[in-house]
Amino acid sequence: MQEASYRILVINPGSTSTKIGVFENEVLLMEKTIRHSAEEIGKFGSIIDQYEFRKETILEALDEEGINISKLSAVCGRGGLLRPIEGGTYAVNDMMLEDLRKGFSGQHASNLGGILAFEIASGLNIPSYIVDPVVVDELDPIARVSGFSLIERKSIFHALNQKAVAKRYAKKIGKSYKDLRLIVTHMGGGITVGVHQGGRVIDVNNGLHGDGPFSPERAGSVPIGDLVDLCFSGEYYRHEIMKKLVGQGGLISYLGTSDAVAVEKRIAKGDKEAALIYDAMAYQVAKEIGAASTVLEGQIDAILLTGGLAYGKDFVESISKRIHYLGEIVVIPGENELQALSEGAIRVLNGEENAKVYPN
Ligand SMILES: Nc1ncnc2c1ncn2[C@@H]1O[C@H](COP(=O)(O)OP(=O)(O)OP(=O)(O)O)[C@@H](O)[C@H]1O
Ligand SMILES: CCCC(=O)O
Repeated sequence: MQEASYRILVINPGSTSTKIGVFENEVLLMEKTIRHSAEEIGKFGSIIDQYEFRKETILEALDEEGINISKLSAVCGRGGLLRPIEGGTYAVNDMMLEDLRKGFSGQHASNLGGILAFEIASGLNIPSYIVDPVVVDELDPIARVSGFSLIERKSIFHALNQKAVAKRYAKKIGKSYKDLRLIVTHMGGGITVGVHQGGRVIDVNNGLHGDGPFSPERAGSVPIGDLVDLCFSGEYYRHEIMKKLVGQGGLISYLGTSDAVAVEKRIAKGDKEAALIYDAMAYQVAKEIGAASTVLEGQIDAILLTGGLAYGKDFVESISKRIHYLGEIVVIPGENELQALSEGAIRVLNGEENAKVYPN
């Protein structure tokens, strides 16, 4: 019997770009990163206001690439700051759309993923999905305890890429993801270090809202007494502090850029400040991996380093020299998110999995 063929449009909205791809089963037919300038994006009051603009640019890009959207089987978007849910593929429903529009757990470009997928798919009468949104929450109860009873630790991380990379690694070594004990470190604009055990991410730093290492754009954990003083100094509004910590923290706040390649060039020219800050970022990542190793009681099958920063040889070396004694380090640079979205949709279309119903 001939295998069914599925054509999937996948959409991954980021803060400065919209990445799209079209897959025919596992084959990538086209992939495009549509960059949005600060002026273009700056015109909109909120992320949700960018919806029409992003939709038009996606449809134009598909048209330019000669993709006939009437042949699509489904549209799958990166899921955003929804209610905490377990990992998997979810059909977009009304409650999800409402939560994405209002930003149930906050504002993030990926909130647009499910909305764009739904709007494009509904015009074509085909299903829309999201896969492993940033709010995937599989934390062990012990990992939720923050140390202060009014605040609970939350799971907000690069779930899509972490799970995709972990599953790809498991396949490569001929094991089941569920049988592996992994520390997966996604290092992009944000950095998250996830402890994967039994097919769940049982502990991870909240990469968005101040937890873990600093990153190109995020401040990560900072000394809280000083932060409280800053908040009440009368110099800043709440949204200004949040922006400083989340979009303008980390490398940007020290060096004025979130581009690690530009930082490496400065270091090569002898910029000592750049060298110190870049190494401090690696140092904090290594410390977080060290902390994660205790969750697995030192029994670690592999430590996976992924995301854009994993292309940086010196950066990876600077982490590796501090953690090599913990176990095997496997570097898988970049991200696998478009393919992961497509695979998530296909698993449901071919009956391998049922689509989960949000929010259960
Ligand atoms: N060849 C390279 N060497 C060193 N750093 C690199 C290289 N290529 C990209 N990067 C850096 O990786 C970072 C961006 O990573 P990535 O593209 O994974 O992030 P993003 O998708 O914008 O954000 P996130 O992964 O948090 O969603 C930037 O700092 C970029 O300069
Ligand atoms: C994906 C959540 C973490 C981040 O955006 O940095």
